[in-house]
Amino acid sequence: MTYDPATLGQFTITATDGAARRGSLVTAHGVVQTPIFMPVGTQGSVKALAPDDLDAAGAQIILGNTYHLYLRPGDDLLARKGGLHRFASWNKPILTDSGGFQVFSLKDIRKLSEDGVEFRSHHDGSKHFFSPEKVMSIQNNIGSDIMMVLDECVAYGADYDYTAKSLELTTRWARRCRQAHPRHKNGQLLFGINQGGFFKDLRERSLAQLAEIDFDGFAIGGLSVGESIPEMYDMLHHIAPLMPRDTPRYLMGVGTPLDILEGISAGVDMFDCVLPTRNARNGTLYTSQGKVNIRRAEYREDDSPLDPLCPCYACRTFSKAYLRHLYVAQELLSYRLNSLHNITFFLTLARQAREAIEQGRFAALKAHYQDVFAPAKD
Ligand SMILES: CNc1nc2c(CC[C@H]3O[C@@H](OC)[C@H](OC)[C@@H]3O)c3nc(N)[nH]c(=O)c3cc2[nH]1
Ligand SMILES: [Zn+2]
Repeated sequence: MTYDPATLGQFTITATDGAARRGSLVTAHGVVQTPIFMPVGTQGSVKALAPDDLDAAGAQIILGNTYHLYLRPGDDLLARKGGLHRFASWNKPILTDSGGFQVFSLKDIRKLSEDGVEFRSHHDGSKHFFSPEKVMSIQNNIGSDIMMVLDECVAYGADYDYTAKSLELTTRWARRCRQAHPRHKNGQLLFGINQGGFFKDLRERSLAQLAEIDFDGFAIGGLSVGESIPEMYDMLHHIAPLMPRDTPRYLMGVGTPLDILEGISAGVDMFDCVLPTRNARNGTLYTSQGKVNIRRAEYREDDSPLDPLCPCYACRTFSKAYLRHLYVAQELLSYRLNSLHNITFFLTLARQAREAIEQGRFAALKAHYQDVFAPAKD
């Protein structure tokens, strides 16, 4: 890849509308327009979709996951194959999460220490150890454009003392990650991850500590971990405006269309979530008229497209009746068409948000979708 070291990592805000920001981030594999939705490709593929589908849907950047790729196919193999971009034939930006979340969700099979975390593979039970340095070297081998530090995502409901201790460890790990990955080495950016659970003072402490380290961006971790929507929004609106203004803000693992619009209104720039592809596989489709459960009998003879306003191949080519048939018949094509549509919907939502911020009408866009996705009035 060829990039200009002078502009690498540059984040430029070109418009604002309230706290919402319209910007762009320079990475080694291209410029990312924000606010942005990032399709999740945990094992190096966005499930059921190929790079040309993602291109057609307007994807600018996808996610990979250190934990999964380290276990299979192995970061050493990826290095031998020239990195994940070449291996997966995806020549646009990739962000890799550190695996912190995965390892900490493997509750009973992991041991935490100052040096890192020991865990057992969910494939074969073999023992492994992630230190901050190890996680940096894995992401170097993957070759992602944006790397995440190793952090502890504390469980929802963790008490104050545990959360306070944990954020200090996460900060010490963040410093070690920075030490292990010199600024922009191999053209790879590095983001810090804010923790502190649902305690506002601890969130501010974590942020103050991380802001002293030279990161290219900052993520909000530890949300969307089982808390209620009001709890998530309350913390989001508290911490996002306190994050550095001139670097990207990334809300990890979030979320529904309304969560993403809420995050943008709080000043967040980047989002990732498995919802579009995961819900595609269970027939829950997001459309400009609201959610559609394609398996419902009412669509059995429905000749209309899934979403008349959607430009995707599924909506241009097939009827609801056919999409419902594929789902009920458990045809593999159902996964592909439903995933293509849902990913297109989330990417279109992000594009509409970018345009609305440029034109000073973001609040109206958010209100419109709050109507579209309002819980069904029974
Ligand atoms: C869903 N809610 C949620 N996701 C979260 C993720 C990404 C999960 C990662 O797992 C894979 O998706 C399942 C993705 O990996 C590509 C994603 O990045 C987090 N990652 C880190 N490092 N720290 C966190 O505090 C954290 C919190 C989350 N909350
Ligand atoms: Zn569509």
